[in-house]
Amino acid sequence: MRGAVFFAVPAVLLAAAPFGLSAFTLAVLTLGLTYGLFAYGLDLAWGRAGMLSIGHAAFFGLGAYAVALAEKHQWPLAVALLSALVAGAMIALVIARIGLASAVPDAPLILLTLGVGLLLQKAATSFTPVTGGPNGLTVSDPGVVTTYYRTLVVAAVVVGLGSWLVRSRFGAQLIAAARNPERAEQTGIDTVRVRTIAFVVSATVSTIAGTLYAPVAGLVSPPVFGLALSTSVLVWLAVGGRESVLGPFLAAVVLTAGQQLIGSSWQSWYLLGLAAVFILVVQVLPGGVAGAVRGWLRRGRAAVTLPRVRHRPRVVSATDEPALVLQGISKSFGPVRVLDGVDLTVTPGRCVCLIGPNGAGKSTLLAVVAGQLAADAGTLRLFGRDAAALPVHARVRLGLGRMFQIPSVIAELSPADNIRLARLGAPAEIELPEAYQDLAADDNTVAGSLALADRRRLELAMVLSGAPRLVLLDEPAAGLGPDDARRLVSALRDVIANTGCAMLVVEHDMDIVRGLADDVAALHHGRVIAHGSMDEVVADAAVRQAYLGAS
Ligand SMILES: Nc1ncnc2c1ncn2[C@@H]1O[C@H](COP(=O)(O)OP(=O)(O)OP(=O)(O)O)[C@@H](O)[C@H]1O
Repeated sequence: MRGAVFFAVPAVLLAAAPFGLSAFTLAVLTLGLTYGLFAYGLDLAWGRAGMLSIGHAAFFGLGAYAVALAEKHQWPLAVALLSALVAGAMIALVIARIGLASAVPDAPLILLTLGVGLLLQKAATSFTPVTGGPNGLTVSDPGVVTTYYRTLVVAAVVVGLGSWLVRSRFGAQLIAAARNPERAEQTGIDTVRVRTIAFVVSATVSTIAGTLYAPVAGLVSPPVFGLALSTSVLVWLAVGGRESVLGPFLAAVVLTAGQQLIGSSWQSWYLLGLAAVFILVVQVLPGGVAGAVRGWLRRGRAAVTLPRVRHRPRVVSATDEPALVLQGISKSFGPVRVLDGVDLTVTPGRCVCLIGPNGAGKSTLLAVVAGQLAADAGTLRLFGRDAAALPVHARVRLGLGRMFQIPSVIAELSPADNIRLARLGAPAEIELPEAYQDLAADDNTVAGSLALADRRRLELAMVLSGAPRLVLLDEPAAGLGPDDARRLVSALRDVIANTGCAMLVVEHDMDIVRGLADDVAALHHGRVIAHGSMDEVVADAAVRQAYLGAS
């Protein structure tokens, strides 16, 4: 209801604007709206997908030039617009793919977006017969009121579609993928795909904004691709606030009006003032104006909420095969062979604890099973399927769940939203054990503020909510007091008894191992040197030699 009022008031004011504003003011408002749509487009990349682009004017410029070129050369407008949209989307696709392939996507994203913008600016400057060179091309305006309403309607439709997208299942996946790709992959989300789509949509919206800009500006010249516009839109978005609709529009309109009214005669003072506002906002209101308002409205609660979307179970085929079969798994880091031909089988309903001295290769083995590291040699089968080449999220969709040594949850969401996220694509709706139900009902705190033991409980609740058939746990009791550790062991045994899922647990604490393990496998120098019951493994001479230091 409150959201509807939030949007209804500006919608009515905007619809009535031509009746109360002078032609000049209306033109400034129209320009502000095109810039607002541009900032809204950038928000899909920077705000929603966490992909910083400092050359987004490349896409805006493509749209503007499409309109100008069509008019100058009398090309069919629809073909020109479609070409610009397809070109922008293809460029964005390539940039996103290259950026997200890097362990630190920000650096390649910044360089590539910047590079493409400069390249297009150079092209627009050089091909004078086609583009008009440095002077650019003029674009006719059908009249200030017509242009205003056209801009308003297109912006409203684009924002409507964008809002639908961010409230959909895709939007929920994007929230997780942008904030914690590691945990998002562990809930079965293909984070590269989701963020790539967001970046392409962002570029498309910015291209559309550029097509609206051309008749408003009346002239399209090479700086439309330039760094000045790209940084301006970053400032509008930072000031207005990311992950918001009104914030970027409001900031773009106000700052564009400021630029038009003050900037022309007081250019350097205006720029100085803008820089001061930007620094102030970054320091004092890191979420921008919209972030500050949201924080005030949701005092104490998570500022980000997961859209409510229906649970759509994925189909997992039943099998009698073991949950996990490893044969001859090897992995080296440079010259160091960390895993050296590991053979291991984990069957449903059993918990295998992996023990071994520090540096034996236990965590590396879990990372290979989870898909975070690729083995150099050997076979890896999950539930009967060759899974060696599958990415993390695909293994999760087969039924793998994972807890990390340092609990990994979506810190900005409430505990309940974290669990809702984990349930989104689970093959079955799981009733969480009693001990976890408080978290599933907790919408009033932020997961990042939970104590370590509660974050660990939340992570386990998320893993269980995915209805896994094999759970990997890396030192699940690390950092827990004896009572919490006992509760954890009993909860894990209950899960195995109730769901029949298998577990592979790395653990140093022998009391925990005794309470948890059906079988124990001892790893030493990357090889399984003993596998059997706890008593058998502890009594094994090689294990005592390697692990316990006894003769
Ligand atoms: N990414 C990496 N690059 C280079 N070496 C690595 C990498 N990851 C692990 N290692 C090395 O591989 C060896 C095995 O590490 P791993 O963390 O798997 O052992 P672990 O048995 O889990 O040890 P711990 O019980 O101390 O956690 C160590 O010598 C470690 O330094």
